[in-house]
Amino acid sequence: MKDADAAPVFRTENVCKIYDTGEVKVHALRDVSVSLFEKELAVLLGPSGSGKSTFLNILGGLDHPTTGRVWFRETELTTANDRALTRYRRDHVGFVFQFYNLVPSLTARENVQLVTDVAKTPMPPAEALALVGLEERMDHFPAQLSGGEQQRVAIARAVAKRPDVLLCDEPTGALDSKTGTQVLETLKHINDTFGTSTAVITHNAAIQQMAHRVIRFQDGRVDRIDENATRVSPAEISW
Ligand SMILES: Nc1ncnc2c1ncn2[C@@H]1O[C@H](COP(=O)(O)OP(=O)(O)OP(=O)(O)O)[C@@H](O)[C@H]1O
Repeated sequence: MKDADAAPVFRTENVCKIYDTGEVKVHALRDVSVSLFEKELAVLLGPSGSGKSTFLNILGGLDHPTTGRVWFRETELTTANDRALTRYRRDHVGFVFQFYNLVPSLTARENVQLVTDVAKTPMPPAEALALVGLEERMDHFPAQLSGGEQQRVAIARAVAKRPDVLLCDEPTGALDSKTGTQVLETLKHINDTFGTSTAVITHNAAIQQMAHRVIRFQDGRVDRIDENATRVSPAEISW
């Protein structure tokens, strides 16, 4: 997807993040300068503690770098105040986390509706749930759904507000390979259908094959970026 004319959706310049816990300073990110492009699906790979989540949280406006600059399209996030960052998250970003964070007392449809009620131009909850293959399960509660189905509800919730970017932190981390594959197929489907720029963090190296580009983290740095000449769909990846 990185055509010669592809525009960056995110750009970072010398981003450093130091967690100062008093006794020790942890350098979570060291001089990360990288772009993610419009419409691409990027996989962020790297060992535990290499800085992937910190990086994704900064892109999503959930955390601030210690130094360095970050842009979402033309907007600099690093100079935005908390109110502007809240607006940015609400209007532009869909998050998917390892644990689905669904409200147990609400049905799948109602969980999605929590977001569509406050979004600017949402799709109807039923449409979002159909997109992730759960049209038959809309009125079920989370406890009546498998882990993979719950994660797909979480994806429907993230996508229903028609975000520009989808940031996914270990979306298959709690799932077996079969349900994990369904979740990854869902993310690919959304990227293919809407061109939603998508970043997926994983520990699982096999998953990199579904990406347009693979960004490898090591010790808080971007160690290497590879573009996949041929992509493999999640259903054909064995892991
Ligand atoms: N709130 C925090 N306070 C102190 N240190 C932190 C905090 N959050 C993250 N870290 C540290 O920053 C480093 C990078 O963490 P991060 O979670 O970004 O890595 P990761 O690559 O996403 O790891 P994992 O794959 O295990 O989630 C780690 O050493 C971690 O312990």
